Amino acid sequence: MSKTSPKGVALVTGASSGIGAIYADRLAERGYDLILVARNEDRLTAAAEHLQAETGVNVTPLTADLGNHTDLAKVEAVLRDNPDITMLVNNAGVGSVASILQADVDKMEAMIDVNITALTRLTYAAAPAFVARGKGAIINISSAVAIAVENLNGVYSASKSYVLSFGHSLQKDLADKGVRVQTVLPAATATEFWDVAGYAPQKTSDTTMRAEDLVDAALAGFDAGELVTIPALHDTKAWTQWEAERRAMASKFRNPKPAPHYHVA
Ligand SMILES: NC(=O)C1=CN([C@@H]2O[C@H](COP(=O)(O)OP(=O)(O)OC[C@H]3O[C@@H](n4cnc5c(N)ncnc54)[C@H](OP(=O)(O)O)[C@@H]3O)[C@@H](O)[C@H]2O)C=CC1
Ligand SMILES: CC(=O)[C@H](N)C(=O)O
Repeated sequence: MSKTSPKGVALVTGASSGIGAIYADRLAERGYDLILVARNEDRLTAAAEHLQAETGVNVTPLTADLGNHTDLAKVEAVLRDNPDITMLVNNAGVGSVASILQADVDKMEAMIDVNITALTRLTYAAAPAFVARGKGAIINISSAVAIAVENLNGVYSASKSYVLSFGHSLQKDLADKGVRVQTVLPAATATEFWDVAGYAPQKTSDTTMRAEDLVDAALAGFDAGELVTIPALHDTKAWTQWEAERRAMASKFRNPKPAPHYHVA
């Protein structure tokens, strides 16, 4: 294996298909060496061989089920112990379109394991290592349904709201430590996500974005220093106003008494 790239190594979860596979492609083009994580070993190996041949970067497939504690611990250890890692893309995720009356609660728990627990534990492994080195970047893939929470399955939307909130908090904690955190909110994107989620026709809807366009816009937002990137939102003021109002409200909770309209004596 040749020397590590000056850009360092990017570890991308969910790199066997869809958005994660495009991140892998674009980051390889940018000169990052890669560690690609997902369950499907054949796909990871094929992607690694292809990207290595096309771009000359080092690509290591790392097969892991992020819903399995032992596998997750293996990826956490890589993030903690490999000093060449400069970027973590927390992209792996699963969704559903089922309502609470249709959905299986065990599947919901498995979704939380990947969308929330794995993303959290991988971030907790990477952040101190990046801080110790004085540099690093964490890109967390949330969703437009973090805001438009009624659109899909409630556990999925709430898991993506978690990613958005966690990102705000990480940005505060890591702001002066040389570590960047970007939260990306894709809207409907043409990937296998929709087959797994239970609504395949969304892939070909004329409101659905190509994964390539989504990732190119997200990386343009990263380059521009955005904290939150919402590629499908053309009315960018809608986000900045909402976010400014949220932050302004934060200073209004410090009252020892309930608001007068609750009529608590
Ligand atoms: N497509 C869309 O419309 C949108 C997607 N998103 C988010 O984008 C992210 C990527 O999804 P997308 O590319 O669309 O969908 P895909 O289904 O194409 O990709 C999901 C990726 O996650 C991996 N993955 C799923 N479960 C696990 C697991 N238990 N352990 C390890 N890897 C796992 C899959 O690999 P494998 O099966 O090999 O394990 C695959 O590589 C997700 O977080 C999703 O919530 C957000 C908004 C919109
Ligand atoms: C599947 C998603 O998360 C997406 N943001 C959507 O808007 O449908």
